[in-house]
Order: sequence, then structure tokens, then C-alpha cells
Amino acid sequence: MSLHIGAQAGEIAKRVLLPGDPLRAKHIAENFLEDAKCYNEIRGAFGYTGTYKGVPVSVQGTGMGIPSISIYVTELIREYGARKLIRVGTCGAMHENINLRDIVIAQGTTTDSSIIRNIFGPTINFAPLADYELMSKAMEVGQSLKIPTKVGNIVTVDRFYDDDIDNEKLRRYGILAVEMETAALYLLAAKYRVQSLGIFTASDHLLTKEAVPAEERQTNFNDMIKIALETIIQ
Ligand SMILES: Nc1nc(Cl)c2ncn([C@@H]3O[C@H](CO)[C@@H](O)[C@H]3O)c2n1
Repeated sequence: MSLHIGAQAGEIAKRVLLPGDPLRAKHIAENFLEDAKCYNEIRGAFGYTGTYKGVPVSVQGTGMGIPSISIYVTELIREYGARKLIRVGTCGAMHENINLRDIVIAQGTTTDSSIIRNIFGPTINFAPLADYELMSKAMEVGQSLKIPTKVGNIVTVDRFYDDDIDNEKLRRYGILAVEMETAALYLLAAKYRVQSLGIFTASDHLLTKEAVPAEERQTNFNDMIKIALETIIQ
């Protein structure tokens, strides 16, 4: 057992999907994995291990924000040997090239978090990037399934409610979407030399102010899960 995950050694696969919402972890386990067994309920951060096309895959709810995902990702890697981690979540579209319901793949991450400065100091702005093999596979799967996927730089923010951020400047520099976890996933993957990817459904649009109705979010979400699973089992 690790401090925040109640699994025994060997109960978690080296391939792990990471939704923020623990109920999404339950949905993925129940609808996409065979013989899924729950290995964690501590703090409601549900975690399950099953198989997809015969390959062991786990799914772990990470909660919202960099501090929370950093706890789970660090313990999954250090204590349970996770080696391929794919965050599957929602994002807010910020760019005119992104449509509501598009699937966005984070090629790299920009962030207002202090995590990079805390590690590298004030002069080195380390760039947390996607694993190229996972990213290119996810793009290929999206194309083969005819699911519109967009790839580029995204911003990971610490505050959902932020009256000061200059979204227009970020958009001008090509930031496609906003979310709250992926920069930490990519930074930790680089630290521990494992593979990671962030893939999201655009559930809100900051330019058009549209939002996907709650009842429709599941459909988009399922497309993204298909891409993530086909990618992670390679
Ligand atoms: N800042 C922010 N903004 C928008 Cl428009 C979002 N849309 C989805 N998320 C994700 O959903 C949760 C917040 O609702 C976070 O986990 C975050 O990653 C968003 N986070």
C-alpha cells in the first residue's frame, strides 16, 4: 500500500488511465475493461484494474489540480511501477481552431504553476512535453476512428476561477485549451523517465461561451477513452 492508494503490490497495471473524476474511473472500468476489480476507495479516489483486449490496464481517479494528480502519479510510478500514463479529461477550448466536442491532444504544456520554478529555479523554464510515441499513436488512432483530434500546446492552470489570466495572449500564441493537471503529469514523467500523454474532450468553449450539455458529455468521453485505450495497449 502507498500513502494514498490502498492497492497491494501487483494490483495496479503498468498502463494507467488517469481521469480527474473518480466516477469517470468507475465508468471506464465498468464499460471498457474486462474483469475490472476495484483496488482503491481511499478518499473516494476510485482505482480499478482490468484488461482491454487482453492487456492489463488500470484506471485511477486523480482529482482536480496539480497537487492532487502529483500525489497519485508519483505513487503510481514509484510504488506500483506504472510506466505508461494517459490523462483522460475535459478541457476548455481557447482557440478558434478548436470546436466544442473536439478531442485535444497536448503536445506540450504551458503552466502558471510554480512546480517548474520550484525544481529548476528562476532561469530555466523546463518544457513538459508529451511522449512522442504515445502522442503519434493517439493521433493515428483518432484518424483511423474518424474522430476529430487537434494537437498542440495547452495551458495547465492552478485556478479555475482566475480574473487575471490573459487568455487572449495565450490564444494568440497558439494555446488550444485550458485544464488543470497535465503539466504536472508530463513533468513527473520526465523526472521518472516514463511515458505520458494528456488527451481531453473540449467540453466548454471560452471564446463562444458554449458548453456541451451534461447528457452529451459521455458520448464524447467514450470516443476519447477508445483512443486512449488503443494507444496505451501498444
Ligand atoms: N481551469 C479549467 N477551465 C476549464 Cl474551461 C475547464 N474545463 C475542464 N477543465 C478540467 O476540469 C476540471 C475543472 O472543472 C479540472 O480538472 C480541469 O482539468 C477545466 N479547467
